Amino acid sequence: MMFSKGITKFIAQGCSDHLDEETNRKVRVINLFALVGVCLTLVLGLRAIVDGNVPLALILLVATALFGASQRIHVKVGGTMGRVLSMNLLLTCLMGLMAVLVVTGGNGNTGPLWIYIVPPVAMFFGGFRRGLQSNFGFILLIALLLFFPDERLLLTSYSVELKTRLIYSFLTVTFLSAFYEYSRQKTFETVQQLSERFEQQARQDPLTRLPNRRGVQQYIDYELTRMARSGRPMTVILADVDRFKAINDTYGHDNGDQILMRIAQTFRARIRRQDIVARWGGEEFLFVLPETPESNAMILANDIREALAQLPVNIDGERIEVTASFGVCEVNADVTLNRALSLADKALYRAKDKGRNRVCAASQLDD
Ligand SMILES: Nc1nc2c(ncn2[C@@H]2O[C@H](COP(=O)(O)OP(=O)(O)OP(=O)(O)O)[C@@H](O)[C@H]2O)c(=O)[nH]1
Repeated sequence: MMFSKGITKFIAQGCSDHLDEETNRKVRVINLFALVGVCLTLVLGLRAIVDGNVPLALILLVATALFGASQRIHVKVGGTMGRVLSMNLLLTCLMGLMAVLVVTGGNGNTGPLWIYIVPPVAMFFGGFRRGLQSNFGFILLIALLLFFPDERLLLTSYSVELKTRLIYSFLTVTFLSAFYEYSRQKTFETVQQLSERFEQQARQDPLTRLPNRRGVQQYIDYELTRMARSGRPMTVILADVDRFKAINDTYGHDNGDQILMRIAQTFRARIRRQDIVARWGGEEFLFVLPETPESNAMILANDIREALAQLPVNIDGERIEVTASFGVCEVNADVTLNRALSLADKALYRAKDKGRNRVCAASQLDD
């Protein structure tokens, strides 16, 4: 239990919530690969010592140190730089070991069989393009070792058939790995684009294209933090279209939708760049005005109200009048956002009570 917990912790070293899923996955594979590399080369290195094969033991123990170092590098250096260094060191170490196996022949001349580990690992660490480059570089080196005149770069001997088949089969595995990596990257990009689109759609009202409640919440959180720093108040305005049920009943739901779209356009056109207007509910809209006291927001709300009342809305050749009522409330050190929303709602219904098509401030509620 303790052991498996330790391994899990080791494999997660360097992962972070700030990194995307793909990068965290790479970090885990670096850790896992380094761990397997250290264990394998250490065991084989110790066995080589016992067998009295000092050169092999030396090579394997140097590899153990390099595998271990590559894991420490990305943890200590961190960032893209640390990860790239680690991956390059791991890959170089792996390729070096494979080249040694080819040169020496390994156990019973079966050493070259291990080179097929290289293509998938190179693709995973380097991605499609760099993976292909690394694999071609590696196979060129192997070809040089194998086909050097009189096998002078080898400590063993292979048949020509084995050498050529080794190169062909390595290239086949490289292309298959490249194809797999390419499809994986494309699928990953598509999934990422789709998830970004869904995320955006989840924050936007499909009819008016304004942010919905969820979308505006993010903006409000940001503005509240800014307000806490600057100490300047912001103001919220709730607007509700007047007698919209009657409009729907008279002109139909589709025309009602068109009118809501026109209203949204009008609202959006009247606010500053730093302000936001969102669809808060059916025919209800929320304006958030950063660094704006209630008095200034009242002026803006009246401006918007007038613009809407004068908006030419024609349905089936008939000009209809669309108005809205507004409730305004300042958010400041004494009034929290939730309190301000509730007061703005009360002010809005005061505006409705007073005959609609008007603006009412929360500060006037006691009047
Ligand atoms: N066409 C359309 N209508 C909607 C939409 N969302 C809400 N509504 C309608 O808006 C109307 C709101 O009606 P009420 O809440 O009774 O208020 P009202 O008729 O606007 O009257 P007051 O608010 O008192 O001025 C309802 O008939 C809803 O069906 C929408 O997306 N499209």
